[in-house]
Amino acid sequence: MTKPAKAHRNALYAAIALSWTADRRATLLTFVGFGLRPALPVLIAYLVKVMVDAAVVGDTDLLVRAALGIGTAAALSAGSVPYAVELSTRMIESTAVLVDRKLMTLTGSLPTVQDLDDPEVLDRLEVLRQERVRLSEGADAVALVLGAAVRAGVTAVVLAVVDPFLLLTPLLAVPAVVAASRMQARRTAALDTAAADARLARHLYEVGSAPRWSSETRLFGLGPAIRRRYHEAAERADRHVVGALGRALLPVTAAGVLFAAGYIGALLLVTRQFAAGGATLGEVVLTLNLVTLISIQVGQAVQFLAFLHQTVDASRRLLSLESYVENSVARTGGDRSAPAVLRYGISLAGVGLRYPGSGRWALRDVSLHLPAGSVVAVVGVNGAGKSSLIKLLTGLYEPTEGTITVDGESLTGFRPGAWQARTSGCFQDFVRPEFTVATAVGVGDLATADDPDAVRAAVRHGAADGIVAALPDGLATPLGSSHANGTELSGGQWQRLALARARMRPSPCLLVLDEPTSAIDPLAEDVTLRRYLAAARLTAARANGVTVVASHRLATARAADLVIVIAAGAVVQFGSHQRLMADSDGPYRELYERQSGAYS
Ligand SMILES: Nc1ncnc2c1ncn2[C@@H]1O[C@H](COP(=O)(O)OP(=O)(O)OP(=O)(O)O)[C@@H](O)[C@H]1O
Repeated sequence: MTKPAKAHRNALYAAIALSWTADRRATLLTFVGFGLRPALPVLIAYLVKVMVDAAVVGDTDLLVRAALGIGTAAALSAGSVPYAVELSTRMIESTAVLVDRKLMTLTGSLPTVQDLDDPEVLDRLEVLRQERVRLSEGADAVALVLGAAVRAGVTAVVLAVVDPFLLLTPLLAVPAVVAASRMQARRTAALDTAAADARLARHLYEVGSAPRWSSETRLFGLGPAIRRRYHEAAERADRHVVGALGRALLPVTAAGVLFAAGYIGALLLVTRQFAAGGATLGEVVLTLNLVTLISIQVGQAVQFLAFLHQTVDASRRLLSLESYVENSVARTGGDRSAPAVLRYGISLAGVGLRYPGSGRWALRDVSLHLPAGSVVAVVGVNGAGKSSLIKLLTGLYEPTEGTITVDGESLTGFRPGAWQARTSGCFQDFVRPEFTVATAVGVGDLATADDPDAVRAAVRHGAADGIVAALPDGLATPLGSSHANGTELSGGQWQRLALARARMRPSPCLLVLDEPTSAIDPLAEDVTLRRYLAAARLTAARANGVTVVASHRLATARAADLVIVIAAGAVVQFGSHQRLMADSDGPYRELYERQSGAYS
């Protein structure tokens, strides 16, 4: 078997396996129902022939039996429809849930967050997101095509009984089916070309419709401009697909004309045979019925095959994403455990980072040693590279060049997820999980998430106790509009919960805080951060961990043991606050004095 054919077959099996895993009973019954039911109209057409011939020769007994047969087949065909539809709906719905879970698992299994910044990976995910309904309907499509094949086979047998020459009629449908299949192949290729525009259109749709954007979009009167841009992006994406389909229209039309000619030919053939006495009236009626059925069947077969083609394509994309994730995991993961306690610290040697798809270095030539047990502040202007450094330290991003070592062991040598399990933190774009307060904080450490004492301690350390005390049900208060009685929090309140969440892990080797007080009011900011860092030092002492905090507030830097000053992706100063202040021409001192002046 050739490679593409094998890949095609694997994708087909994988699509069926999805529904089989999701709901075996519904999948099996859908196959039986959709696979066999289509034979019934052919059986009815044959029994009509028997009835007509029995009427012509006056065989009442046969006529009655044929009529009873028609009634039974018609009742079976019509009566089974609601069951068949219900079963296939059930199968599709449970497969959809499985597909969503699979996509979530795959995205979550990517060993680095970097992959999710890669436009190529994002395009793949976008097409899969668009086509994921096809995956849910995979077994349904296969069952429909199977039914169409069963019906074609039975029709061919019956036609051959009347006149073998009539077998040409179903064969004339082959070009139509091939042309439709080519058209689908073009659609598949066009989806890849259209992915970037489709992604932009989806982003604009979110900006134009999500409640969290609505204040700004309304204030600036952006609605019409966003809608226009959305329309343009969606139209560009659509144009790729429509253009590809348009080019396939000619062969599809030619194949349709060929089939129509054959259809007329078959009717003329059997009518002439009847006139010459070579066929019974029942056979003429049967041929008329069957040829009409075939024309409907060809339309359906083309539709079902298109459906199957889209399913196989979506399944192929899913398999390819699965192997991409597998390869990434195999490539990145080592087999060593991360340390429980730091001895020496974290070192960076010649580290550089270039984001996927970007020609610019976000960080370059960074060589530093962060001693175990230290609190390190990272300062610099917007876009200097502070968050990039933090992302690298967590191992969620891999350096493009250079190495990061923990107690002398390279980060890439740890088992996937091992270093992250020894890390905690609060990021700039912290999550706002709409759970109860206890769960929203507790998920910072799944091992102790259900321990109310651990959650309460984290809330206290995150300086969120005042917020929680003011909520109607304290820690049990559901958060956000996903709940009927959910409480909405302000940005600063959410950030304090994020800080509390970062305190759930009892003894991380690395605690990262990226602008941890950006949404907190200036009066509370300093107090919150100092209290937080003091508490962090205590927990850090258990594992001799490093705390890294990126902040624009240089008062934070003063409280740290070491300060990293970054400018345009390079470390321009590194040392204690006192040492950096002693350098009267250094950028840190200038920054510090300008900020002190601005705040006073
Ligand atoms: N996901 C990304 N893809 C491509 N480039 C990025 C990405 N994130 C950041 N950059 C680029 O990397 C550089 C450093 O960004 P970074 O977020 O590290 O700066 P920062 O010092 O944390 O800034 P801020 O103070 O504004 O948070 C910037 O030039 C930015 O444009």
